[in-house]
Amino acid sequence: MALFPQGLTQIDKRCANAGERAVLHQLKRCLSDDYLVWHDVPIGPKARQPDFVVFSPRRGLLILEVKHWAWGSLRAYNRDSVELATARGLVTVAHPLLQARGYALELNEVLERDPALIQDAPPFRGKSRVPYGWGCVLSNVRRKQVEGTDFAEVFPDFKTLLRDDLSEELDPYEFEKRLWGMYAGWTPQALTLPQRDRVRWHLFPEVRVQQASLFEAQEQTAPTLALPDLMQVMDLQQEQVARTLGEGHRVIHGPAGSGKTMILIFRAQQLAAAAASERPILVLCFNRILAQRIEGSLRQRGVDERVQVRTFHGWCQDMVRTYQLDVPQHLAGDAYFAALAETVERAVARGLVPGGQYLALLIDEAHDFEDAWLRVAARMVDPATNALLVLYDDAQSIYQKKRRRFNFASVGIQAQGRTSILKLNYRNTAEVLALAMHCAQGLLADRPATDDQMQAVQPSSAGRRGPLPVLLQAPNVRAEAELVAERIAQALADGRAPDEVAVLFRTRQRMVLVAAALQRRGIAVQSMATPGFRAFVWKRPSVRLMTLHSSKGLEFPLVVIAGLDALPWKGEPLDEELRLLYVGMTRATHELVLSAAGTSPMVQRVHNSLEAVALQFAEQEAHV
Ligand SMILES: Nc1ncnc2c1ncn2[C@@H]1O[C@H](COP(=O)(O)OP(=O)(O)OP(=O)(O)O)[C@@H](O)[C@H]1O
Repeated sequence: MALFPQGLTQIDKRCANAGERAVLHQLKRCLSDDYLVWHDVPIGPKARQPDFVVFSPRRGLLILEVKHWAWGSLRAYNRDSVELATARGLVTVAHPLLQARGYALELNEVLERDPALIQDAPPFRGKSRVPYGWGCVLSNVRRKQVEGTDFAEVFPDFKTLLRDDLSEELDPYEFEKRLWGMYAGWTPQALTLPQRDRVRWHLFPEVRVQQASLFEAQEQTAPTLALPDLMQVMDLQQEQVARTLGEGHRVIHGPAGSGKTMILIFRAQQLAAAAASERPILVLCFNRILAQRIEGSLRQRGVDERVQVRTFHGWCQDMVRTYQLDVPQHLAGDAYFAALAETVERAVARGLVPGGQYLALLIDEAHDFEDAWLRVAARMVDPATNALLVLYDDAQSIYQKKRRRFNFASVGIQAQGRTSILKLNYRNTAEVLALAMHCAQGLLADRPATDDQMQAVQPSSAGRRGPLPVLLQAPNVRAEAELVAERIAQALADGRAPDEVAVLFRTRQRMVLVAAALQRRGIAVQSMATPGFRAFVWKRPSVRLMTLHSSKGLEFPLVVIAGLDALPWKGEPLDEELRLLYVGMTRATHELVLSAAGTSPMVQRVHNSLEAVALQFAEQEAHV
C-alpha cells in the first residue's frame, strides 16, 4: 500500500466530499508501497493546494484535481472553464485540468532549477529527471453518461478519470496504468533516495530540516537564494508523526537527537497558522537555554508571540504575577523553585489560576518534569481542543531526584493509542553515538512498555560518519586545562568558529582554569562560572563553558566534556551520572573530545568504551 504521510484516517476526515474519499480509497487499494500520497497540502513556493499529489521514485509526480460534479450540473464547458448549475445559480469555474496543469508546470519549473535533479544526457539534457503529470477526476460522472457527447474533446480520456475508474472491481494494475498515462514525461531511471528527498524538500518547505541556531535567534540573516548542496528533510516517519499530531493528547518518545524538538517546532508553527482563535499556544521546557533555542527557531519562521515559550518555572512566575499568588520570599535556590511550583500547583487545583487557558500546549523534554507539573500542564489546555503534545526520552531524564515508575494516565495524560516512537538519531556521527551508547550501557536497554508507561528507546544512527572521539588525560587540573585550551585553539586555527565550540563540566568550579587557559590564547569565552553570570549572549562570538545539565537540548559541532574525573559527583548514583554523561556526549554534531585530570573509575570506563568503539569501527572498515 502507498504511504500517506498525513495518515489515512486524518485524510479521510479532511476529504471535502465523497469524490475525494473515493479517490483516496482507490489510491490506497491500487498503489504499491513505493508511492507517497498527500492530500490537500500546500506545495511549492506559492503554497498551492492541489487535491492529491502522488509521487513515486519510478514514475515521478502526479497532480490530481477531483470534482464531484453531477453530470446534470455541467451546463457548458470549454478548454478553459466549466459552467455549473449550483444552488447559487450558474457559476463559472476554471477547468480542473487547467488548474492541475498549472500546479504541475509550476513544480516542474522549481525542480528544473535544482542542478542535482537535471538530466545530463540527451535527448532530455537540461530537463528535470522527475517525470510529472496531471489529471482530473470527475468522481460523480459515469462513462456511459458522456458517451456520444463532445465531453472527451474538453476532458481527454487519458487525462480524466471517471466514477467507473474508482470502482472496487477495477484491477489495481489497470488503475495504475491509467495514472501512468497522465504523465507528460518519462525517464527510464528511478530516482535515488537522496533525489526523492530533494523533491520533498522542494515540494514541502515545512518539512525542511533547518539547523536550529541559537545565534540566528538574535541576528536575522538575509535569506539566501542559492540552493544548499545538502537538502535535509524530515524522514518519512518524522513527517508522518509531525503531520498526524492532530488534536487530543499525543506522546512522542525518541532518543537524543531524533528530531523531537524539530517536530515540536513544526507543530507549533502549524497550530499558529491554523488557529482561528486568539488564545495563546504555550511551549514549556525545563531549561532556559533550550527555551531560548525554541523561541529563536519559532521567531525565525515568522511565528509571532501568540506562541509563548517558557521554562516551567518561568511560566510559574508569570502565574504568580498575574494572579497575585504568594510565594514564601525568604527562600532561595532550589527551595524557592520548589515553593514556586507548589504555589502554582495549589492555585490551579483551587481554581485561583483558571485551567484551559491555552489553545494548545507542547512540552519538550517532559522527562525532566515532575509528575505534579505534568498534571498542572494537562489542566491548562483548552478542553475543546485537548491539544497536548508531550516529548519524552527517559534516558535523558537528569533532574529527577528519585527514579519514578511513570504512568501517563496518573498525571492526566491520555497516551493510549496516541504514542509514536522515533528511533533514528540524526544529530550525532555514528562514532559519537556509538561511544555515548557504549558508556550508557544498561540505561538504554529497549524496554517493552505499554503506551501508558514511559519507554526506553535505543537510538540507531542515521549513519553520518566523523572522527572517533578522543580522551585527553592529564596529571592534574592545570595541565588538563592547558590540553583542552590547546585542542580548541587548534580547532579554531583549522577553521571552526568559536560559536561552534562548547566545553561542558560537571560543576562550575572546574570552568575557571579552562576559561583562563583559553583567554591566555586570545580566545573569547563566555563561562557560567563568571561571577554574576545570568545568561549567554548568543550574538557575541565565543567559546561557551557550561554545565552538563544546561547543555540539555542544545548541540554544537565540537563538544569537549572536561573534568571526567569529577563524575560521579559527591556520592551521586553512578547511573544518574552516566545519564548526564550521555546527554553531554549526544550534544556533539561532529567532534567529541573528553578530558580528565588523573584517573577514576569513570575515566577508566570511558577509556575502555573508547577502545571498544575504535575496534568496532576498525572491524567495520576491514569488512568494507
Ligand atoms: N530527518 C533529518 N535529517 C537530517 N537532520 C535531522 C533530521 N531530523 C533531525 N535532524 C537534526 O538532528 C538534530 C537533532 O534534532 P532535535 O534537536 O530536534 O532532536 P531531539 O530529539 O529534540 O534531541 P534531544 O532530545 O537530544 O535534545 C537537529 O540538528 C536536527 O536538525
